[in-house]
Amino acid sequence: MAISKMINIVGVHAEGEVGDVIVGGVLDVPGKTMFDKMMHFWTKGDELHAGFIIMESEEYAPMSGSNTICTTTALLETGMIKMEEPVTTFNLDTAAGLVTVTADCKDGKCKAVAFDNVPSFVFGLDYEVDVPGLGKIPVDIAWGGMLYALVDVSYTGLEIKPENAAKLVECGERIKKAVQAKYDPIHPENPGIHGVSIIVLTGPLEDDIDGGKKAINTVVVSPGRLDRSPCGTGTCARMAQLHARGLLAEGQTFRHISVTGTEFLCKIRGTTKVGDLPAVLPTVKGRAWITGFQQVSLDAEDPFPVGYRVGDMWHTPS
Ligand SMILES: O=C(O)[C@H]1NCC[C@@H]1O
Repeated sequence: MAISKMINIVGVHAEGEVGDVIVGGVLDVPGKTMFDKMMHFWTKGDELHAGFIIMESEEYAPMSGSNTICTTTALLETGMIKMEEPVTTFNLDTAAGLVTVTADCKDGKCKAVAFDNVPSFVFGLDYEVDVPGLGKIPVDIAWGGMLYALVDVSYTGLEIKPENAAKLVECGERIKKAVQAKYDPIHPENPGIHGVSIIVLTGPLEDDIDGGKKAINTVVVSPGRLDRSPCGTGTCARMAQLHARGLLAEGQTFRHISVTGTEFLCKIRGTTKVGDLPAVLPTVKGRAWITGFQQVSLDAEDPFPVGYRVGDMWHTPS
């Protein structure tokens, strides 16, 4: 989609003098006071860096890969960030830290987005959890921008296929509760981030073309759905786990495949440490498409101003 700028305006006039009031479509302007903000426009122009906060159904996620790709595509294709062809690079600020995005752009379209995620690392491998119905199974716990438990899908007795989605979700939520009851990992640099909130069910690791590796996976997002994408933060946790197990080397490509058959192309671009823990620097590349422009409103008389839950697809609230 080739829209070079999209700003939301409420058109108003006061005694005949028009004042178009901009109410959306402009990024936050740096500066403590309104004077500082005005001077920022005067001196630096209105090209701004963006930040975003991720709202999942049940939590605010510090970082999200699919949402990073969606946000980058929306910012570029609506002109909120100026698109440069063939490549546009900028930083996105997230609650997990700064993420650099590199977008391949052609004819006004953002074709693909690669993001350099925050350092990702393993808290521990082969923790044992007793999951009702599955028995004692090993799980790995890793950070990839969200805090994951990774479980070999074979322990569920299920294959990663769309027709198994409801059963995979149900197993994943059961595993999550068992992990949460026994372990409370704390991010070494931000104690505000702790506890496993999301599950990767991992498929077998296979050789890919050009010496790379590939695998299918599915991520169970609470309160109960499968990620339709290969899951960016889950992919980073998976790369940290594979690296810790000596199964994925720095620079080697990793093609991660989702339950819907879509793919992220990834690699570890280096290593580092987070606190005392060895960490990898993961890069993930994927694509996004704009599907619509919406305005959401709330009727002042709506009896459900903050929504409601019924325990069918959303399970019973705990
Ligand atoms: O790609 C990701 O990281 C996300 N997808 C949905 C759940 C995660 O936030």
